Amino acid sequence: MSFSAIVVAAGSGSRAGGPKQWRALGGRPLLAWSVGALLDAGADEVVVVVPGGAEDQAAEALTGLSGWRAVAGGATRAESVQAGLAALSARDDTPVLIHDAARPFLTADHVARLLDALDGADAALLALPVPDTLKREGADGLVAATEPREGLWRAQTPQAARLKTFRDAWAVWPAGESPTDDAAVVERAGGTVRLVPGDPRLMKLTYPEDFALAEQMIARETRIGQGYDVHRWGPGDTAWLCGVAIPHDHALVGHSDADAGLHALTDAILGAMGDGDIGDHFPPSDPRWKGAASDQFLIHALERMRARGGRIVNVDVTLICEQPKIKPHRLAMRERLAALLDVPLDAVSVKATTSEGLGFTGRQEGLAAQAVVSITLPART
Ligand SMILES: Nc1ccn([C@@H]2O[C@H](COP(=O)(O)OP(=O)(O)OP(=O)(O)O)[C@@H](O)[C@H]2O)c(=O)n1
Ligand SMILES: C[C@](O)(CO)[C@H](O)COP(=O)(O)O
Repeated sequence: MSFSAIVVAAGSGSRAGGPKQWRALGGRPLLAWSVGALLDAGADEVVVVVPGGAEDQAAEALTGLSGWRAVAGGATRAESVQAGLAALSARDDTPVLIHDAARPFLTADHVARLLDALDGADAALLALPVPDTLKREGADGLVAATEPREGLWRAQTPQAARLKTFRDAWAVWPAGESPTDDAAVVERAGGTVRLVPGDPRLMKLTYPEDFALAEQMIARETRIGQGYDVHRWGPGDTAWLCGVAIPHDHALVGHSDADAGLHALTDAILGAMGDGDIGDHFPPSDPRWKGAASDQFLIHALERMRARGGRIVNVDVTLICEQPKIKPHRLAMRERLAALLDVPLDAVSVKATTSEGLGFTGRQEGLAAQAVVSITLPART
């Protein structure tokens, strides 16, 4: 069924500690979840209501999505809804879904069930029956009464009606009053409103802890990446390995500080994301990286991973060399990597092996490093 949608995202997020519509959830701005879901569900037109002047911010948050446009909202949710209704260009009989940007886990199934419910009712909303006993608060935090919960539902969004139904209902809404949802406006105008069983996953992210819970609710997939790097031994008195300076009678030679351990680990993270390799991001031909500390390469890969909502599970680095002996420095290396990766120490392994005098590592011409990393990313839908 053809439909239009309004996503209200003009709030200030005062209870969440600041504007939440732009905040990342699973590596994507909160706003993009709802707008993307409505477009995926087949919305012909999506009007996104944002704070006045935040249209560019909306465009940035919705990069990659098309079929939406932004309008400025008002001081209350109800005013923002009215701004959205005024901006819609759909026909009078087009079903319109009004949805809170603060409810990210909307699916095409929710949309379909709501649209079906408009057959035989003027409006419909997703809602959940109240499962708990209800207490009315009296003075001093004491219970004044226990209220019956039978027949009580908690309203969620989306809420739906045909465009003319919403506009006509608003036309008779008493001036000076502000409804807390959209179905109430149709209800007050005498329309019929159908309750459609909602979904606990459609919870509204209101407080900071709701974001933590929502992060846990996102399906994630595990990725593996591996990296390998070699550097030649040359003159010097310090070898940088896994972010630690090791006194030695040679130094590793390279365009940067030649920390093969960090290079292999950086490549492993980029590999897990299918995001090229260290040379793509930091070309050896670029003078900016001459003598550079390699932790910045790792930090860059981590930032790219976190921008996609990624998290490190564990890393395992193997250094292959006859000298220097790694064992005395192993704990320092693990601690340095754990700090850079922001993971517990037991998620970081650094191992070393000789190659029994064989090959270029055995002849002490160079040192090789291998790294394997496991990360999780929000699952592709
Ligand atoms: N003037 C407003 C107020 C709210 N909303 C939107 O209405 C939805 C539900 O509101 P709520 O969770 O209360 O969001 P905020 O108003 O941002 O939060 P708070 O009340 O904590 O400030 C949100 O998507 C919010 O952006 C809106 O479009 N315009
Ligand atoms: C519309 C709504 O999401 C239904 O539960 C809710 O009333 C909006 O919440 P707010 O905190 O009052 O903006």
